[in-house]
Amino acid sequence: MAVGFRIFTNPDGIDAEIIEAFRKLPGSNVADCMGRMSGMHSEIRRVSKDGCKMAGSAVTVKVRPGDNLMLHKALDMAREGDVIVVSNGGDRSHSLMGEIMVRHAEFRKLGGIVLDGPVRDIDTIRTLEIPIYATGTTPAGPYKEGPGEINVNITCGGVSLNPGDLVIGDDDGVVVVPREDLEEVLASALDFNRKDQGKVVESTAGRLNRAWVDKSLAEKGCEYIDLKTGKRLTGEQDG
Ligand SMILES: O=C([O-])CC(=O)C(=O)O
Repeated sequence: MAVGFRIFTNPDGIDAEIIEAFRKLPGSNVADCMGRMSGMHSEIRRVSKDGCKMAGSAVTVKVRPGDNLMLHKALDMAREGDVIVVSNGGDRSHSLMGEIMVRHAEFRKLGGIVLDGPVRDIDTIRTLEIPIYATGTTPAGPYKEGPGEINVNITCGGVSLNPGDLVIGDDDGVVVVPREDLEEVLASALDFNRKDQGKVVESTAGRLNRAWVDKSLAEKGCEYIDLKTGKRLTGEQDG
């Protein structure tokens, strides 16, 4: 077997109803319901038009750093609504796609693309509604030699994911939900979101209970020192 140069086909899909329910939720609420550890790091930014919500089943691609042969293949293999997620070995020196590939992804009605690397042709990409996430831009183009793999476990933006996991994205960034946890995370994220909206109302009106901050500092033994006198104080202090 050509380990390192393989394409696995036919990953399980995700129920359309589950995908649509997640699409309506803020990614931050979903990530908070998974120990706050499943959000991709801040280098993975939306580079296409703001405001479009992404949700779809992952097609995972591991490319040789700076090479997009396997990404070209994944663009042809992915099903309507799928989200292609690419691991690029940390390379930032070569773009992994440009307008021609993005237009092809749009034509094939893919759900979005997440790249652990840069894009080019940003003038056009920033105007398009298909969700594209990347680490930045460079005019330097990709090589097309391989090797690489499709539909294997990868890490992108600091998060490990498998083919068929759910990938969601909004203007904050990208979150991965493992397929075996979908129903549990959806139930808790719906509940979390209801409570979060209540907190926003309270916070806007200046009624949010902040007592937990001083309680937590006291429990952790935080000290207060008067800047003018150098005197150490105990207990809760303002200013
Ligand atoms: O060279 C490539 O494969 C990527 C590219 O520029 C494009 O998609 O426009």
